[in-house]
Amino acid sequence: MTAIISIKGLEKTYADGFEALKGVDLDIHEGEILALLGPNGAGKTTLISTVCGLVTPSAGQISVGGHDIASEFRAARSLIGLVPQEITIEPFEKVINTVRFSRGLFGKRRDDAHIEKVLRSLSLWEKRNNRNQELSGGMKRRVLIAKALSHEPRVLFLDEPTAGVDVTLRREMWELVRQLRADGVIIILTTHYIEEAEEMADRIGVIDHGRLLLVEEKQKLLHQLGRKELLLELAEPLDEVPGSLAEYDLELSDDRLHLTYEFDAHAERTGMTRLMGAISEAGLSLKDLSTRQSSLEDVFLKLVQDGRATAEEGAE
Ligand SMILES: Nc1ncnc2c1ncn2[C@@H]1O[C@H](COP(=O)(O)OP(=O)(O)OP(=O)(O)O)[C@@H](O)[C@H]1O
Repeated sequence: MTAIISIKGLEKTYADGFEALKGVDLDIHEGEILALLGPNGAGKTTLISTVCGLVTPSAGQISVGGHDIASEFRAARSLIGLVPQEITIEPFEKVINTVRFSRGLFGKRRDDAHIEKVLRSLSLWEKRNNRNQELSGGMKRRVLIAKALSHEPRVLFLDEPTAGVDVTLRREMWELVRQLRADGVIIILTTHYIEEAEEMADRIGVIDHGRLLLVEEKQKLLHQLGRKELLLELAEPLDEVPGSLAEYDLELSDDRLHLTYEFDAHAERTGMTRLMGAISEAGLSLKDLSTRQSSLEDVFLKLVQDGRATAEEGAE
């Protein structure tokens, strides 16, 4: 797959000595929606800002469409649209002028047909002659997107597009992002909503403490997540798992009243029926049983915890 954006060994240490990015390598491909998932302060905005040339990296290389962001800034930047997290639009300006002006900033000639197309696709055409301050919060966010699309970028960065947005608007935003992708725009969005990454992304990158802990196809990730757990509640506490059940790799809880069996929900045979037979043969009686499927949230939390543990070990 062709990489439209290539990031290698990216580091950022701010003036106060804080290391916000600690060596990030990432390729972003044609036609994809990549979600960068990470907790507050993980480095998501810093990463986006360096790619957009708003923050100067301390080390590493970034190229966009084959143009180096440092030595060929204009060419690289013209391929990118950025929708910032905070609403930054001139309150007294008319919507249409705001968007036209953004296009002009990129040195593109006036193109009313394109501006109309963008405003219509964002359901802002009716409001084009309103001043920005007369718009609702959701509409203001859409003006930010219109600005970012005004110069026909190939890649659109959306920094937490749905932070603080209600459920309906969030769904609308997801629909819009899908539409943009269908129009051929490559999308990179940051979010701390796991649901958003799960809903939208083709690939998911997990970032924490300035490190990219994982980048994976969402489907693959969800497949790996297809691990299910069968939780067996015992009628009597058990001292240890009987040897006859060794092959099932059961985990006994600290209260000795629960056994956990992990299996692949996608597998043809889960081994559950055999396990139940073996349990009864071993003379164990069960009070209850339930199953539980690991979610993206479990994986995310585990990755972040493991990542932090590794970083701490490294620091010792
Ligand atoms: N100009 C700056 N000077 C010093 N530290 C900074 C600066 N900008 C950001 N940081 C620090 O870098 C870290 C990463 O910040 P960043 O905004 O990239 O995180 P984020 O993942 O986007 O977080 P959020 O989800 O809260 O927006 C934070 O600890 C932040 O305080």
